[in-house]
Amino acid sequence: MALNDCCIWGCAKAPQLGMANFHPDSSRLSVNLKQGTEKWCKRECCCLRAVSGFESSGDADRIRVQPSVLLEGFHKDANIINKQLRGNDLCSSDRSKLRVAYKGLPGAYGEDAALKAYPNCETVPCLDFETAFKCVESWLVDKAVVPIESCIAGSIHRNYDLLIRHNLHIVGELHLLIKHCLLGHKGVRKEHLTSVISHPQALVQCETMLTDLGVTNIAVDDTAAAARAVALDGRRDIGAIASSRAAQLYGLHILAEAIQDDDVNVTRFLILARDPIIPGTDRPYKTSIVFSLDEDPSVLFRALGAFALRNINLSKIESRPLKHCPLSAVDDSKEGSAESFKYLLYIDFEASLARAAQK
Ligand SMILES: O=C(O)C(=O)C[C@]1(C(=O)O)C=C[C@@H](O)C=C1
Repeated sequence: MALNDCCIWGCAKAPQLGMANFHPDSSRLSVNLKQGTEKWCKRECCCLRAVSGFESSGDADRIRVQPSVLLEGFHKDANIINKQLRGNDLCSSDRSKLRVAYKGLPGAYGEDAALKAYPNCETVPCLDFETAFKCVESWLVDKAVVPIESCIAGSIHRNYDLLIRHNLHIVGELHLLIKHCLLGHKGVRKEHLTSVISHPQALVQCETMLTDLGVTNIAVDDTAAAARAVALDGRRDIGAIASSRAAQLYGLHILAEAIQDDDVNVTRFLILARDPIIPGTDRPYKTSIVFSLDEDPSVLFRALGAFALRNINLSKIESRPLKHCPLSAVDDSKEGSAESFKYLLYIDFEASLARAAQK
């Protein structure tokens, strides 16, 4: 793996701490920290993100670091986030504020969603969605805000799978209008670009413009990471798709605005918490359930009919593979059987569980 020019990032208050280079031959990492951050880094674990010049995915947890190196280790687990949060504390985090985890760097849409849901909250950036889930479970934060579907690009399957694996409750949802911008260095015109970096969902949402420009698409973990990669790299032929807030945060210029395929580009985010809300009948409620079905020709019809008979609107149906369900051995003569494909059905319906309890 060749991984160079990593950016070291720490807590929200000190997101960018310096640069690092990984030397595959010696498995060593050389680190150049920004002045003033060295002490902080020695005390707290930081996370590494590949921002440019990487050939493989460059996941931080795959880098083996010698113990002698300043930084202690790189894992995607809650302990590290714990340390990051303690880092936040060192940076005078206000403990009276609600803490809300989101995936990505400061300036990602997840952070916009967290601030829309809780305007005075302290937003806590996480390496990935699973870390955001774990942070809530382990009481490191109060809530997590994660995207579940885009009206242009569709469902975010990873979060459907994580909902099943973690013991959290959906306590709310919000719709965020996403206005993507094409970002680049000062003086660059969009016609100068040869590559554009962004989150895969954002690349899909702006497919028409990207095809017209004839650029190479490069996928990274989140839109803010894309903006920061372009800012740090310095190459003038690479652009990023991200928000106008990310442009401001990372000192980039907006080359084009509202570049998504469809003016109406909404992403639905879920708000997750350790405790459920008590459903009432005072206002419209939505309920999410997940189940699997036995094999029977009429079983899906009957399951959905239960809602139709009660005049309950279904707002979303999603199916995901039932993982950890051993695949039946299939010999070639049978060409695969239905047994090999079992599903979980996720249904959102527009009714409160309190209503069911009244019946
Ligand atoms: O990359 C980001 O900024 C995110 O918050 C992630 C994400 C997503 O996962 O769908 C959120 C909203 C946009 O649809 C694009 C990307």
